[in-house]
Parts: sequence; C-alpha cells; structure tokens
Amino acid sequence: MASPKENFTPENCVENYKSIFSKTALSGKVAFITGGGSGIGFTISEVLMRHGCNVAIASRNFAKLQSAQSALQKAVPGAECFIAQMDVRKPAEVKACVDQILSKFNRIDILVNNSAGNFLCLAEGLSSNAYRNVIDIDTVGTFTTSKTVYEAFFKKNGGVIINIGATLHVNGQVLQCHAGSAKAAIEAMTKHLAVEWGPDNVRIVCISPGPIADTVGYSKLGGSVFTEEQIAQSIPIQRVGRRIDIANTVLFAVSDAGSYITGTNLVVDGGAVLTASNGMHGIAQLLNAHSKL
Ligand SMILES: CC/C=C\C/C=C\C/C=C\C/C=C\C/C=C\C/C=C\C=C\C(=O)SCCNC(=O)CCNC(=O)[C@H](O)C(C)(C)COP(=O)(O)OP(=O)(O)OC[C@H]1O[C@@H](n2cnc3c(N)ncnc32)[C@H](O)[C@@H]1OP(=O)(O)O
Ligand SMILES: NC(=O)C1=CN([C@@H]2O[C@H](COP(=O)(O)OP(=O)(O)OC[C@H]3O[C@@H](n4cnc5c(N)ncnc54)[C@H](OP(=O)(O)O)[C@@H]3O)[C@@H](O)[C@H]2O)C=CC1
Repeated sequence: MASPKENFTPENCVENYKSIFSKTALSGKVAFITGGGSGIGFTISEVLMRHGCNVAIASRNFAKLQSAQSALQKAVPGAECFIAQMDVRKPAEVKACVDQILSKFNRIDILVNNSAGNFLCLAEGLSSNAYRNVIDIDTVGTFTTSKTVYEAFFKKNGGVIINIGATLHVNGQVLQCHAGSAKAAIEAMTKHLAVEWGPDNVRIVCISPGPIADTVGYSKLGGSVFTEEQIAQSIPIQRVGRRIDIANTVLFAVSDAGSYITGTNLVVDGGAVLTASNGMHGIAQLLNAHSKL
C-alpha cells in the first residue's frame, strides 16, 4: 500500500512533493490559514501554494510566522506567502488581519480555520478558565474568523471555509472534555453555516484528523509517551497520519473536485476512531503520571 511517509526538508517542507492534482488547480486564488505557521496548518499552506494559491498565515507568534514564511517562499517561489499577527480570541485583531489580507491581495477565496489549543487533562482537574480558554480559541475563534471573512468578502463573492475538527467527541475521549466539546461545536457550526451561507455560494467543510505525526498536537497528546509503532498498531490502516494526508484532503475539498461538498465532516484518520483506546484506567493512569502534559 502506498504510504505518504514523506521526508521533510530542514525547513519542514515536503521533500519531493508529488501532486495528484494539476499544479495550476488553485491559480489566482488566495487562502487565509489561521495557525499556518506550524504543524498541519504549515503543510496545508505549502500544498495550497504548490497548486498556485497565494496564502496568508496568521497567529500570535510573529517570529514563528516569519520563519514559516521564509521556508515556504524558499520551497515554493512561484506563490506568495503573507503573514499577520493576530489572536483568534480578539475580534478586532481578526478584523484588522482580514483587512490587511484584502489590501494585499484584493480577495480571499479559501479560509482554513486551523488555530487551536489543547492539552491532556481530566475533567476533574480542569478549571472553568481552562475549559473556556480552549472553547474561546477553537470554537469562538472559528466563528469569529468565519463571520469576519464572510462579511468582508464571501457574502458578495462566495468562497470555501475549511474547519479543522477532530474525532475526540465521537467516543468521549478520556482527558479531552475541553477540546472534544470545542471540536463537536465546530462540527455543528459547519452544518449551521452551510445552511445559512450556501445560497451565497459559500461552502463549509469540516476535516477531522486522527493522530498526525510531527505535530505539536501529537507530541502533547500522547505521542511523546507511546511509540509510533504502538499507536499505529491500534489504527486499522496500521500507520499514524502525516501532515500531508490532511493537506491533500484540504486541497481536494477546496478544489473544483469538491464543489458539491458542504455542511459535512470528512474524517481523515485511517479508521483510528473506530478502534481508539478510551479506557479511563489504562490511559488516564499512564498519562496522569505526566501531570500538566
Ligand atoms: C487525544 C489523546 C487522548 C489520550 C492519549 C492516549 C493515547 C494517544 C496516543 C497518541 C495520540 C496522538 C495524537 C492525538 C490525537 C488526536 C488529537 C486531537 C486533537 C488535537 C487538537 C489540538 O488542538 S492539537 C493543537 C496543539 N497545539 C497547541 O496546543 C498550541 C497552542 N496551545 C497553547 O497556546 C496553550 O497550550 C494553551 C491552549 C493552554 C493556551 O495558552 P494560553 O492562552 O497562554 O493559556 P494559559 O493562560 O497558559 O492557560 C489558560 C488556562 O488553562 C490552564 N491550562 C493550561 N495548560 C494546562 C494543562 N496542561 N493542564 C491543565 N490546565 C491547563 C491554565 O492553568 C489556565 O487556567 P487557570 O484556571 O489556571 O487560569
Ligand atoms: N496533531 C494532531 O494529531 C491533530 C490535530 N488536530 C487539529 O489540527 C490543527 C493543527 O494542530 P497541530 O498542527 O497539531 O498543532 P499546532 O500547535 O502546530 O497548531 C496550532 C496553531 O494554532 C495557533 N494558535 C494557537 N492559539 C491561537 C490563538 N489564540 N490565535 C491564533 N492562533 C493560535 C498556533 O500558533 P501561535 O502559537 O503562533 O498562536 C499554531 O500555529 C488544530 O486545529 C488541531 O486541533 C486535530 C486532530 C489531530
């Protein structure tokens, strides 16, 4: 079976990227990727650029965005990467960021709501502030950014919104009450917005990854405790996900090939959610040994 176990260059880009799509599939388009300076968001940005799309990436850490921009421009000189600092929890910063992107490119065709925060914690040990903070970043941040882009551009011109979800809420994953609740709401929001904004030619698609190696999420949520082989054994496809798996799915969903897809959730996890271990005692005891992971 073909495995996209790609190698990364020192700049974290995909080495010898082989596209299944035409390299001009997204020519002339502009994508706004929140949290595009690292992990899954970085590879989504790279893959969209490799198909002719200019991108804008934004998050809190400007130095991280600068180094991502320089790596992306080096790997894909034919497309432009614009960076802006913003916190998705602050509507004024999101609005200023969208205004900057529109003054730079005059358009936004694709929004990827990828920014998120997470950690492992039993509900019993979670403060209300910690729960609220994750909901603020993931769920409210997704709503604020979607609404801001809709009002500023999509309402008149149409567009595609990709919400990066997760499968945590499907089985009530232990240690994930905060993030599972946040991602469940994102999945629901995807349907509500698809219904309301469909007539304006706006599609909204949720893409929910399983465990994705080489990411902050993976190492924070158990990937640094269990080996890749241990995690792979529990997944029907027998390997952990790679960033490219999610980036290629985003490419498909935003391309013309995905033009009739809206209001749905694409789970991209090799079947992991079907067989994921979720025992309070096994996982919680092991991981609780690493308090505040
Ligand atoms: C799912 C796995 C379950 C079990 C594992 C078992 C086996 C699995 C094996 C492998 C798994 C491999 C992969 C996982 C699979 C799926 C993952 C699915 C979803 C992933 C979702 C993600 O979002 S990943 C993205 C990860 N990236 C980040 O988190 C980067 C951004 N993060 C941050 O900025 C911070 O971490 C933050 C979220 C805390 C936000 O920072 P900030 O706004 O500065 O917040 P603070 O002021 O620091 O804190 C606010 C309150 O939160 C409390 N807090 C903070 N950290 C913790 C912690 N670790 N534990 C408990 N509470 C915490 C903090 O104390 C504050 O509350 P107060 O009451 O004190 O004010
Ligand atoms: N990794 C995995 O296995 C899985 C990941 N996911 C999802 O994939 C997405 C990417 O995760 P991953 O690549 O692992 O992790 P990263 O930590 O690399 O990505 C999260 C990004 O969000 C940004 N961010 C965090 N808080 C804010 C904020 N308040 N405002 C703006 N941006 C913010 C971060 O940048 P900065 O710090 O500069 O703000 C960072 O670039 C997330 O939505 C996550 O929930 C879902 C399932 C599995």
